[in-house]
Amino acid sequence: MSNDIAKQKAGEYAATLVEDGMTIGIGTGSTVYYFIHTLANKTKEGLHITGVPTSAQTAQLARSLNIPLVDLNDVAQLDLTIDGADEIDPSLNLIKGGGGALLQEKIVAAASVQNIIIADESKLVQNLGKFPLPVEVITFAWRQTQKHIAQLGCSNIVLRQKQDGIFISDHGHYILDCHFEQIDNPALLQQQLNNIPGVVENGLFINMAAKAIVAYSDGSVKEFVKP
Ligand SMILES: O=C[C@H](O)[C@H](O)[C@H](O)COP(=O)(O)O
Repeated sequence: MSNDIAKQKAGEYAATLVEDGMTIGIGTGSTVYYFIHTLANKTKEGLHITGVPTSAQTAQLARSLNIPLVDLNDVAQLDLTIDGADEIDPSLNLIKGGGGALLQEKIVAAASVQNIIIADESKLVQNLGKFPLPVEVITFAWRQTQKHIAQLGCSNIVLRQKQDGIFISDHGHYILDCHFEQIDNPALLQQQLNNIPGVVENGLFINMAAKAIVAYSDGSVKEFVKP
């Protein structure tokens, strides 16, 4: 089974957890893509939900499929958020932001009663850090910010690029992809990063996910609950 079919399985499974009347956070990425399509079919069949998108890309896709969206300022809290991840450790701590949506994703996750992650099995790791940790930074003097991040033990930090220049996040910032290789204390690193002037947010999601739905190459789907 290809990764894409596994992603689709995870996305479809997650859509079965959405109940009528819910306000849900809608994540970003290639796995969530399948969730959004399944959700759109369900709303066409009569399921009533309201969504809060975690990125401009998700907002555009959801709108094109007629999923009703609401501004996060206009709701007290979200019942559930379904989102993807770049790495998932055994405690369900995550690295997110491979698509650059980490800031809005973290705000939406923090507003949500329950966060469920969907992924294919390639995202499961023993230790976070092989996937370069995305850190969203203010564009002003970003090299200074980079220097402070390097002092936390990261010697390989790459300013994210896109085809025609520097990648700019939905909120107008740069992303520094930080190759830590192995993160021994993700909770501490998250705090240290966010204490650096110029850092807007980082892609470590600690104690946020309640459950991960992981699809395997043999076609099975497994739920991991936060220990
Ligand atoms: O910024 C992007 C998000 O954090 C994604 O949820 C994450 O990168 C996983 O994306 P995908 O399902 O495409 O691997």
